[in-house]
Formats: sequence, structure tokens, C-alpha cells
Amino acid sequence: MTPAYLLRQAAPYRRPLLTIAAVSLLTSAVTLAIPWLAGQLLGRVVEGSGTAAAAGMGMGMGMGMGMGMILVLLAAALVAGTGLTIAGAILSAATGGRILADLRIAAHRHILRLPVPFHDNSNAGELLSLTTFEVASLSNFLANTLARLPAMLVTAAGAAVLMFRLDPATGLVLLLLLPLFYLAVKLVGRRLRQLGYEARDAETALIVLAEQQLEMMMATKSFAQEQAQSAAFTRLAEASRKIQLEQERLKAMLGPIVALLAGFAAILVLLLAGGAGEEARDPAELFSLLLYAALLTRPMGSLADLYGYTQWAGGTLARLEAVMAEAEERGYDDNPTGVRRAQGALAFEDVRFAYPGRDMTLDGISLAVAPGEIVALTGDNGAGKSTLISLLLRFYEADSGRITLDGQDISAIPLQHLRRQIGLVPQRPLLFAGTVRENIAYGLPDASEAQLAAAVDLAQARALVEMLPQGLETRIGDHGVRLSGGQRQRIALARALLADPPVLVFDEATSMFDLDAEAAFVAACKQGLKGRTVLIVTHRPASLALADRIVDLHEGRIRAVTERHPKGA
Ligand SMILES: Nc1ncnc2c1ncn2[C@@H]1O[C@H](COP(=O)(O)OP(=O)(O)OP(=O)(O)O)[C@@H](O)[C@H]1O
Repeated sequence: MTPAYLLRQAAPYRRPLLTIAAVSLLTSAVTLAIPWLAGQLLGRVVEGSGTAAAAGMGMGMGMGMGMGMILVLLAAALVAGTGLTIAGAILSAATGGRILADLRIAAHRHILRLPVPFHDNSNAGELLSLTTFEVASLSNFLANTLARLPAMLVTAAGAAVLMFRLDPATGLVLLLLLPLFYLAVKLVGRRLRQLGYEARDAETALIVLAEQQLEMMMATKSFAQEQAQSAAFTRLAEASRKIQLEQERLKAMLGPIVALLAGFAAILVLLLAGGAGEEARDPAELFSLLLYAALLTRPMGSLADLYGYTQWAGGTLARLEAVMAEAEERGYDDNPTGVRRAQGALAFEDVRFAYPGRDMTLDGISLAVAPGEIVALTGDNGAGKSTLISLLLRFYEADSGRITLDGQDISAIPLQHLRRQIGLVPQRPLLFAGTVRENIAYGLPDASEAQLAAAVDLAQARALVEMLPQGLETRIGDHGVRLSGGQRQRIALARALLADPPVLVFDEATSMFDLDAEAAFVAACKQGLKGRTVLIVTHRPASLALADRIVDLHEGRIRAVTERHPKGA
């Protein structure tokens, strides 16, 4: 983490952060006044009311001040201190909340726009942990700790200076003690930082594992791996607990130990200031001195905490900075309205592509598809069919060659404009735990009933919807668990058909359909998809029968092309 990055993150909140700093500075001014006023009060109590013995602080303010006045001032200081503390806490919470929400929204928005290769190589659980608990602790740090630093420093410095003025010998003792405090804080702070890193990593590992285990639930059950998975989770949960316990132990010790040191310092102060045969000490002064010594201990403890937190926040900031520095997908258009409907002519021109660190997956693919043509892509597992589709949608960028839509290089078309021309039904239907209607309308949330009905009919999903207990309003569970494989495919198909895009891409979209349903789909497509350009990745004869041309891929090259219905026939 660079300080510049931290400052950039804090910049939009300059005003509320400065307000918090101002309120806490005022709080510390009031806090500093209280021991002095309390000392004055004690002086009056000891010496009898209103005799105005020399306060001896060299400030002259207490001179001649009546006891009533002191009482009023003390009460006012206590009330003001309370009010300011409450205001500071509320302000900090509000600002912390704002920073948290903004950071989360920005990080999440950015993650949504990061390219597919980034997501291929990152862990969903880690991104989840970054945008949830890590960002939360960062906002807490900025609003609660960093903003209060000036006040902490001022309180500590103010108390030290006032003590020095009350009694130079005490000041000297303090000066001698300071390196000791510093050392304690530094030593404990360093360990706290390390523990902070470890605690964060342990929590992240726990989230990653929990997410993965929930995803793998059925595999866990079918292979009877509950105990092993539970043991794995237990190990991580225990590791996290131990780290946090050590953290808390250190934190629990730090404050009281610093206070103990301060306690000894106070005794020393008493001995030094109170006697050694010199003239008798004014009890008021002595009392103030003691209170200031006590005041010093709190900021010292907080500074130690702050040190640990800063290191911790640094780790989170570094991770956030790394994710935010990743380049977004090229060609984002923030307002993709007025997308002109394409004719649907596709051309792959000598396209080559290799996944990072892998052999060539597509090795010179050239293929032209006329508007309205239906082309089937077939070939062995791993031949590169899905990869070709991924390049068309610009999930990945070709290494060489180019792909055009209506003659225009797709890399020059704004990303959303391109993707909205293409209806993709992926190999694995991606459904979420909403209703059937919400799932179908995912790509076109304001679709009309008529549009919805047409898409349901074409996807052969009418009988399915009618058989479900609440029809379109039936909830289908995580990933559509309450549906069969073929039923899920029908919902995914209806989703792609709903927007009626000029280009449709079916990647094994009917692989789980029964034979009758597939035949019905093929027949419906022949009618319903007229004029649409369709790419079908398939091994199934019925789907192949739909095609005008069959392109057979083998090891990233086109092995054979079979014309089934000559164009224009
Ligand atoms: N995200 C990825 N990162 C690295 N390699 C990948 C990735 N996706 C696919 N591959 C590899 O690229 C090759 C082509 O995969 P692709 O999914 O395009 O094949 P396919 O022809 O669609 O196969 P199938 O018929 O099995 O669906 C395979 O060897 C695969 O291992």
C-alpha cells in the first residue's frame, strides 16, 4: 500500500473526516481542562471555600475564581465532553458506513467489469471476502482510528506539556519513560500486525472453503465425504480462532501494561513532586498532576492499537489496490441504449488463440456465416468449439486474425452492443434462486407477457411451466436445483430467445432434451428462427439436422465442412 493510495481513498471523505478530527480535538481540549478544573476544585475544598490560594500552574486562570464558578465550569466541561464524545461516535459511524458502502460498491462494480481471464484465475471466495469483511474493517479503520489520531496525539502531548509546566521534574521523568512506552508499543504492535495478516488470511480461507463446500454439496453427499469436509472446515475454523485468541490476548495485555507503567510513573511523580524536603506541594496541583498522568496512559494504549490497525488496513488496502488496478474489459459503454440491430453476418478470418500457458486451441479458423444461416459446429471434446464461441462474445481476445459482425471488426464494437446482438445458451445453464419468470427475464427484465410466452413456447418450456406448482412464479432454488437437467436447459433457452437477438448461439443447449422434445425444438426453430443467424455446438443428430452447414473441428482446425441445405435453397 502506498500512502498516496490511502490518501486517494480518503480524499472524497475529507470533509466528514476533518469534522471528526475537529470534534475529537475539541473533545481532547475539554478532556485536558477537566483535570485542571478538578484540581482547582480540590484546592478550594481543602483550603476552605473561595480563598483562592495560588493555583500555582503559572497560568493565572484559577486565581480568584470562586468555587461556584469552578463548579459551573467543571460541570460544563463534563457535559460538553459527553456531548462531543457522543457526536464524535455518531459522526464516525456515519462516515464509516458511507466509506464502507462506497468502497464495496466501487469494488463490486469493478469486479463485474473485469475480463473473463481475470475471473478464470481468481477465487470467488477471496473476492467475496474482500468486498465484505475486509472492506468493512478498512472503513472502520479510516473513520474510527485514523480520524481520531490527531486528538489522541493532542491529548497525549497536551497532558505532557501541562505536566511539564506544573512540575519540570515530572516532565523529565516522563521524557525518560517515553522510550519505554515506545518500545512496548512497537514490539506488541509488530506482533499485532503479523497476527492481523494471519487472522485475515485465516478468515478468507474459511470463506473460500465454505463457499466451495456448499457448491459441492451433492458430491459431498454422494461420495459420503461429510466427515472429511467437516474436519477440513473444523481445522480452518480452529486455526482462525487461535489466531484471534492470540490477537485478543495481546490487545488485552497491552492497555493494562501501559497503564501499569503509567501507574508507576504516577507514584514517581508523587514522590518527586510531593516532597524531598522542599516547600510543601499544593494539593490541587498534585491532584491535577495525577489526573494528567492518568490521561496520558489512554492515548498511549490507543496509539499502540492504531499501530496494529494501520498495518492490518495496509494489507487490505494492498489487496484492494491490486484488484482495482486490474484493467476492465475493453470497450465498455456505460449507457448501451439505441443498439442498432445487426443483420447477423459473421466471419472468422484466420483466427488463432491459445489460453495463457496452453497449446494453441484455435489454429487458423476461417469461417463465414451468412445472415439467417444455421451452422452446426461439431467435433471431439476439447476441439475448441466453445472457445470459438467465447471469442465471438469477446470473453477472450483472439491472438491473431479477426472476427467480424456485419463486416465490422468485433473489437471495434462497444462490448454491450456486441453482446446484446448475441443470445448465448451456454453448455451449463446458469440459473439463480429466483422464480422461473425472473430467470427467463434475466437479460430483458421489462419483457412483456407476450414476449415471455413466445420464448417459453419456442424453448419447448410450455408444458414445464404449466406443470410447476406456481407456474412462472415457481421458485427454482440455487442454480435451479429444483428442476431436472433438461428443464434447466429449457429455462436457459427461453432466456436467450426472449430478447430475440439477430444471432443465437446454442452450446450443447439441448444435450439433455429427450428425443421428442429435441425434435419438437428443431421443428419449432425452423419456423421461429427464420432470419436469425444460428451457431449450434452439438453432437446430437437432431440438432445437426437443423443446420444448413456442419463444420467439423479437430484440434483447433476445421477438418471438414458439410453443406446440407445449399444457401438460398
Ligand atoms: N478457461 C480456460 N483456460 C485454459 N484452458 C481452457 C479454458 N477453457 C478451455 N480450455 C482448454 O481449451 C481446449 C478447448 O476447449 P473447448 O471448451 O473450446 O472445447 P470444446 O470443443 O467445446 O469441447 P467439448 O465438446 O468437450 O465441450 C481444451 O483443451 C480445454 O482444456
